[in-house]
Amino acid sequence: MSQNSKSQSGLRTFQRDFSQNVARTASQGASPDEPITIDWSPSPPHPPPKLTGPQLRRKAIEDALGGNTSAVTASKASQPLVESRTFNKRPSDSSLLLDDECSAPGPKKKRQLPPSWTEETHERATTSRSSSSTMKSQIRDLPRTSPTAANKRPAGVFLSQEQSQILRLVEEGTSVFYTGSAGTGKSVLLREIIKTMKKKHKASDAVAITASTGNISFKHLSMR
Ligand SMILES: Nc1ncnc2c1ncn2[C@@H]1O[C@H](COP(=O)(O)OP(=O)(O)OP(=O)(O)O)[C@@H](O)[C@H]1O
Repeated sequence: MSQNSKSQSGLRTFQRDFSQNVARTASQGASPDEPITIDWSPSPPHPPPKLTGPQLRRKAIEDALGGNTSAVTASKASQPLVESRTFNKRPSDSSLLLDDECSAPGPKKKRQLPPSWTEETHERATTSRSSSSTMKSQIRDLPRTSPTAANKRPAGVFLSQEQSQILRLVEEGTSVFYTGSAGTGKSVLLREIIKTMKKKHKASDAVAITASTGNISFKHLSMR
C-alpha cells in the first residue's frame, strides 16, 4: 500500500524555485520524489537587433548567395553599396548616389523647333501676331454709336414680280383688284402704289385714299 501513496497515473508534483533560477528536470537525473525546478527567466528574451537598410540588403544578398560570401562580405563590408545603384534607376536613398549625380544639373535643353521652321516663318508669325493685336485695339477704339433715326428706318422694299406687275398696271391707269392670302404683301404693295402716285401727281389733292373707315385710310395707309 506504500506504493499506492505514489501517483498511479504517473503524474508528479513539482515546485518552482524562484530563488536559484536553476533548471533540474527528471531527464537530468532528478529523482521522482524530489521537486523539479523549472528555468524561469525573469525577463523575455532580447529581440533580434534591428538592421538598417544597407545591412538588410547585404543580408538579403548573403542569404541569396549562400554561405560562401562571408569572405567577400568581410572584405567589402567597409565599402559603400554604390554598385547597386547601377541596377536602380531611381534610388530612394540619397546615400546611394554618386558625387557626380548629386552635383548641379547639366546644361538646359534647347527648345526643339520643327525642321520646317525658318527665320522667314518666325518673321511671318511675329507680324501676324502684331497685326491682329493692332486690329483688336482699333476695334476697341471705335466710337460706340447709338441707334439714330436713319438706323431705325426699315430696310427698303423690293417688290416681288407680282407686286411690280400690279404697280405697273396702276401707273398705266388700269383699274385693278388684287387679293391674296394673309401676309402675302397686299398692304406693302398698296403703300408703294400711293407713294408712286403721289410722286407722279404732285398736287396735294391729286391722290385720294379711300377705305371702309377713315381711320384705316389715314393711319394705316396714307400716313405711313
Ligand atoms: N416686297 C416686299 N419686300 C419686303 N417685305 C415685304 C414685301 N412684301 C411683304 N413684305 C412683308 O411681309 C409682311 C406681310 O406684309 P403685308 O402686311 O403687306 O401682308 P398683307 O397681305 O397685307 O397681310 P394681311 O392680309 O394679313 O393684312 C410684312 O412684314 C411686310 O413687311
